Amino acid sequence: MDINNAKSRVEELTKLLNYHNNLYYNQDNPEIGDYEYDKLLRELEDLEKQFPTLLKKDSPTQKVGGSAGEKFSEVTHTVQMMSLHDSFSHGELLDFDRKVREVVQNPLYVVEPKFDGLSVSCEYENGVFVRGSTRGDGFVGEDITDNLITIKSLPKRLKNAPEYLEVRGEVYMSDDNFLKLLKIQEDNEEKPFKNPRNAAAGSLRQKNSKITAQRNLDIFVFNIQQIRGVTLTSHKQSLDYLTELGFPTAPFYNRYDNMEDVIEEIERINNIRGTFGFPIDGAVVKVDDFSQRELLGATAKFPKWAEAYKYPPEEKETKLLDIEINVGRTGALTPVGIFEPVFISGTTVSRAVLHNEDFIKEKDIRIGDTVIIRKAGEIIPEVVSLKSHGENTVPYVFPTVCPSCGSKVTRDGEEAAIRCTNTECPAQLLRHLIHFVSRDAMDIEGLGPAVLEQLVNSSLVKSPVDLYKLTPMDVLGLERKAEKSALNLIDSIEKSKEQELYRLIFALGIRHIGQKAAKLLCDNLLTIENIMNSKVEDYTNIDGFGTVMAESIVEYFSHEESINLIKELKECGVKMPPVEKKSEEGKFTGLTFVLTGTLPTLKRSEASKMIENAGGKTSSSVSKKTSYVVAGEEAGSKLTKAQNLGVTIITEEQLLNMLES
Ligand SMILES: NC(=O)c1ccc[n+]([C@@H]2O[C@H](COP(=O)([O-])OP(=O)(O)OC[C@H]3O[C@@H](n4cnc5c(N)ncnc54)[C@H](O)[C@@H]3O)[C@@H](O)[C@H]2O)c1
Ligand SMILES: [Zn+2]
Repeated sequence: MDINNAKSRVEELTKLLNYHNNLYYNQDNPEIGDYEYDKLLRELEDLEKQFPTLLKKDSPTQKVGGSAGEKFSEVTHTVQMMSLHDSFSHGELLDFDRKVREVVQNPLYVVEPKFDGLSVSCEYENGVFVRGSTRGDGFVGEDITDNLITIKSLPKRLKNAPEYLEVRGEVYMSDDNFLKLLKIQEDNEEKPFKNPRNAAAGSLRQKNSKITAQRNLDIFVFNIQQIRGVTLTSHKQSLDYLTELGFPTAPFYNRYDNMEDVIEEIERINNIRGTFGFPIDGAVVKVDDFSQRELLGATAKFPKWAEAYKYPPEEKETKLLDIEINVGRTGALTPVGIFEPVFISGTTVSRAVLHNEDFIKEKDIRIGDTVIIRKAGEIIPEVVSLKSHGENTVPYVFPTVCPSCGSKVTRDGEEAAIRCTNTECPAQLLRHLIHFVSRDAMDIEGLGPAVLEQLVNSSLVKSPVDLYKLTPMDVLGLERKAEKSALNLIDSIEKSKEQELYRLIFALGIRHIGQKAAKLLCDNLLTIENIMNSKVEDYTNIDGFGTVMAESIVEYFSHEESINLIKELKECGVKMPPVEKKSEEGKFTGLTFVLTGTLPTLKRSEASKMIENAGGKTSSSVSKKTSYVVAGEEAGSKLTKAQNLGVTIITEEQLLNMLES
């Protein structure tokens, strides 16, 4: 490659990497896999090495992580939180070993799993947890103390603690908790997180620590950044010490005196990585001895005494035996591949999503073919590609009728999904009923999927209204229903008539209206009549309500069936109680504040808390709906925007006066 070609490729890669960095670090919503990303970064690194004049100071190869956002106040790290250099092959590990041995003699290496989550620092004064922060760009991170407090596995008080201690750890979401969260997001029709690492990052960087608490995050602590009062000389010793203090540390960290054993250990971890229950994306090799580390030093971005080894996503070949079509609540037909069972990333897999018709067509995947599957984000199995066609296989033809009810299916313009158009489709009805009675919706106990299926199959229930017409005799007629449980069931159906209005709105299963949106609707519009009869603008005026949601709700209530459903539910005694405007109004109820710049005395988190305690809301962006912008020193674009929009701008002092008056 000549320098001109190299230059344009460097520019291209820089743009691309910055684009993916933003999606990954600031929006917790990556478009490509980490392994793919790492490869792009490596390509840039190699070009910069080959053509040193092309290396720019702000190249993605020179920077760590994201930037501290505006949501939290800043924490300056006394000890820089560095990144790690990556290896992708055994040869590169041998290079690392060689470079280490050029500087120090007889190094011992510790090998540990590389947890895939979010890097944090936690500080303890006399054994008390006082502050926690994100890595940010390595120098300045975000204060997330309140959110870290919600993590049960992080000790808040240490016994026999040193005077001062700063540890570094990785906050992660366990496989189990990730799968639970996906289920909840699916029920609420929220956009699901792509993998456990994004779920952990998105959960930890929440303004409201109550949300963080619900996400059940965990932590592994893997390093001592600073310590006063105790002297340690090696990594292994410090991990043992951290374990003794009560920190969750890696379940194994072994020490070796040669690279061959290190590589063997790395491969051992790779082979069993799916069985851990927590996500990892590699292994880390570290020089054990602290005085040797000092001799080795660091670059601007990473220490020279450690090396990460990144595992490629595990892929396996298997035979596609069949394609099943599932019909969802909104009628979407989803193809699911059935395979000869294979063991991959720790579990045996025999089903995987095939996404949609286009996917199957593009890859020309046919029943009887050999395909390659992997676990996306190491958890959910998916088909990556076709390996080879089987003998006499024929292209797969997507059904033109619903496999459940036989009605015609349609595909709307751009949409990839194919839907069953029959509003009374039993498969859709069943999914719909399961949602209607679920815990976050009408919460009808004892009405599980199996019972609902029988009710649907016996035509006793054709819509949610029919649930309220069931008699004990109807229920007793079902398989395996004892008298007592039949009565209990009727009783809990009866009780659900009193449920709060937002539960009913959520239960209706309107597209894009999750539980949170349902609550917003009720808190702002108060009655079912208002909710049914408002215009798009009325909905979009609600803070937190977007156009897509507004249009979806208008669409829903434009159908006669929807109006009849509400009417009939009412006739059956479902109360739909109007929401009462909260009587204990705070001084700031109904007001929205935006904080910007550095305030003279208060941290932003403190100011937000004061506003919220007085019933006000805080938002991170200025709009016409903003009541006040509280501006401190070095306020930037938000201040300009407020001035342009004519939003009232106040100082911290004025804010405090308003609170006191
Ligand atoms: N998919 C995308 O679009 C995209 C975009 C940007 C970054 N990324 C990913 O983000 C990561 C970027 O980089 P990074 O700078 O954080 O590097 P990194 O994640 O590869 O390595 C450094 C991190 O490893 C963590 N770690 C976990 N276990 C550890 C252990 N036992 N010892 C030491 N450290 C441990 C530390 O918290 C440290 O911050 C890469 O995995 C990259 O693929 C992906
Ligand atoms: Zn159907």
